[in-house]
Amino acid sequence: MATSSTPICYINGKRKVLPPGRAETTLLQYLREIGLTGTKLGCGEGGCGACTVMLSNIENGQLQHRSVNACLCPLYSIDGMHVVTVEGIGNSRDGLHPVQERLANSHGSQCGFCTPGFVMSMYSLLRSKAGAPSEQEIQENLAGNLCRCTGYRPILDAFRVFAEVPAGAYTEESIAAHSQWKAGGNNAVGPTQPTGCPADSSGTIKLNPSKAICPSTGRPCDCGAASQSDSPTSTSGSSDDMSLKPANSHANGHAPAQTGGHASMDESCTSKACGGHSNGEAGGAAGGKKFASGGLTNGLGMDVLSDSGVKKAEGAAAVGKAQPKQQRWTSATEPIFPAELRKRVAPILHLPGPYATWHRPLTLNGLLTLREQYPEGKIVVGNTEIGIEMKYGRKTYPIFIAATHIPELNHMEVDADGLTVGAAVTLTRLMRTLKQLVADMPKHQTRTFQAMGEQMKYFAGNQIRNTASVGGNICNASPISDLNPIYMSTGSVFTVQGEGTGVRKIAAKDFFVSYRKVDMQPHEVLLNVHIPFTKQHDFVREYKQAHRRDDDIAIANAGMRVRMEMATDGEWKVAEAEMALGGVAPKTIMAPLTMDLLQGRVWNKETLHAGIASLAQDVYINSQSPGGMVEFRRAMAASFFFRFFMHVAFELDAFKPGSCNLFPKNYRSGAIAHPHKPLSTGMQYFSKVPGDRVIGQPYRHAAAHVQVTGEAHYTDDIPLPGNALRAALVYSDRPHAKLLSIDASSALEVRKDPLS
Ligand SMILES: NC(=O)C1=CN([C@@H]2O[C@H](COP(=O)(O)OP(=O)(O)OC[C@H]3O[C@@H](n4cnc5c(N)ncnc54)[C@H](O)[C@@H]3O)[C@@H](O)[C@H]2O)C=CC1
Ligand SMILES: O=c1[nH]c(=O)c2[nH]c(=O)[nH]c2[nH]1
Repeated sequence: MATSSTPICYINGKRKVLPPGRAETTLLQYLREIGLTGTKLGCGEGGCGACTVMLSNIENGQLQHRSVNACLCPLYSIDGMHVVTVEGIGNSRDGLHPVQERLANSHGSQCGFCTPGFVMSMYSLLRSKAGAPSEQEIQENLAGNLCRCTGYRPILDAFRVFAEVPAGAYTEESIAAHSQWKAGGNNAVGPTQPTGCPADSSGTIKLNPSKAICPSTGRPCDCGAASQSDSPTSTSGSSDDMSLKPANSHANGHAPAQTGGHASMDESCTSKACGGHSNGEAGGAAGGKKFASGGLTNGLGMDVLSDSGVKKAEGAAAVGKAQPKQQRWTSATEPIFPAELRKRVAPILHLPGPYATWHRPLTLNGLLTLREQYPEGKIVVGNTEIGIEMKYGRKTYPIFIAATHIPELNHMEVDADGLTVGAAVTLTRLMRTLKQLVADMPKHQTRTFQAMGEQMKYFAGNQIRNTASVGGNICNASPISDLNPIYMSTGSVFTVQGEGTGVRKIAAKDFFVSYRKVDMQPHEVLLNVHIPFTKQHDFVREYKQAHRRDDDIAIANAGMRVRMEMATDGEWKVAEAEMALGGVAPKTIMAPLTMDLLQGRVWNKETLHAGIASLAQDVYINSQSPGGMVEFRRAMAASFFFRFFMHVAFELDAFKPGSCNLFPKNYRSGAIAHPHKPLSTGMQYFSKVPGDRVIGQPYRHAAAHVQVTGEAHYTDDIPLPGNALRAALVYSDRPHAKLLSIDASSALEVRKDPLS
């Protein structure tokens, strides 16, 4: 088996031999060192998405693309991968990528710091999907990207153009409404308001909410008037892995190039559609395969007020000099997956360095031997926890053992009893598998998978789920882990193995010993998790309460399961009950008193009250507990139980109407574990300033094109002068003061190791 001490990767199509001795370095540090400063350091813990890049590699013989947080990605973990950064997809000299162009044209950047991250999240979604994403997917995909000044409305509007549109989005009625309104005239426009929308004289749009309308704006529009996709620039070939499938056409078969049409990344679609949209909806993003940006804009990407082509051109000319040239984008200009990497066989890595050594075994035996040899070694998979410990916990690890390439740890298998998931499987892969099983198998067998799948949408952000592993989440033993309560309440079993001690199987409910301690010896590794199928009348739910729904860590959470059986008297009784609670103790705990209490009881309101009272005994949170919010967390435990109780009651009553009619139907929403989050929409209104002057017109701002490409330089991006170790802006309380001396003593006190 090949062993290598020279890890390689490609970055934006260029081959790189990674520097030696840098096991503790992140991909983000490296990118910025080599001048790719478009990828930003925001939070440094995978929470803000400013450092998003796309990683491509061959997995199980298939090319896969995924967005990741470069701030948590160990440099050597990208051996054999292609990294695409914001600089790799477009720039202001050669032309913006349609994703970049859309964001710029739609006023989707203000300070621009988070912008490259949004671009790369969207770009990765388009490349990773075979067809066009839905609007819902686009919104969910951006949950791991935070923006704190522009606002999400223009960002979501910008990207809607890439969505697949449900058939029927364009109706005769919406077209008629549009014509009617147009005849009446209107002077109010806004970046998200199609100028073709029916509005009254005050600019208020009169909507019939029952009409499905323009996917870009959510408003009636005139797309139906457009004819067909007739892009003169369209091609059908695909030069690389980018052979993405065309999305569904609109109901009437035309291609909504400029509107919130569909636009999978290689679809041709440049015909006139929704031409009445303001705000540069015609940003050319929906060029599909051709990304025919130039064909849709005025060449300056500034087709605001596109109601009249004349106005558009004039406005553009007025401020056009500072704007980038637009090129016609073709899929051939997409960074392709390098042939060398396609053929490459991953080597064992042994990469020593002054501060840390990186090992990457390729077999389970290799992993166990290293684990035995280096008890102080740190097994690493996604690094989404270890990376934070190193950055914010000031931890140092001299030995990393990457468990990413061990076949047994990447394996998933369905047997007669359930699903076995390898410990190195990423959360994204697990989610996909769960979804598939829920779709393919009888409902009563997959209730655990259903509950997990629903919950995992809210497990961190997409970039984290794309790298974080099932095993990392378990071994980390976080008391607010989102998945541990469900493993514990569903009879899941963990398998561990150590050199010389063989294989052990441990029930999930016994695995967590104390705060961040698990029942595993230093020489052991977690191999897999077995999650059993549910049986008839098993009901499973997972609940999570965080400060906000998306991309946030839980304050409290719970996994609950009951198996019900109908007694001869026709009443539903509890045959089995398992409840696990997170965020209420130093580790995830079971609720033994309540579990005992429920056993054999009838599912009625007395049981509900008794259960809530019993949970208060199970959940004892000391008033001094770390994290505080003691009353709130206690109340959450009761609230989860109440919701679960309602869920089960509704399910039982649905199974046999009248058999468990405990709650009015309008309580049903309370029983939903993770209420559906509808698509966000928003509108902005402003008055159009008459005349040809630039001022008062909604042109994209002068820096937008360099922000979306990562070319905008922030203080953090400025290279240090020679011999400088670090520079930072300092405040002076006196203007024009002279720097007389520098007292470096406190800086010199700081730890001397390179990770501090
Ligand atoms: N940064 C963030 O925003 C988020 C971080 N997380 C955390 O990320 C982790 C998810 O996994 P990764 O990134 O892959 O973890 P990781 O590579 O950071 O490892 C986490 C811990 O698990 C251990 N570990 C991992 N796999 C193991 C195995 N097979 N056998 C024995 N020990 C093993 C590691 O040594 C380490 O102590 C979870 O710990 C989770 O709590 C989860 C969500 C969000
Ligand atoms: O199980 C987890 N879920 C999260 O959503 C999350 N976020 C985080 O930082 N750690 C964790 N852990």
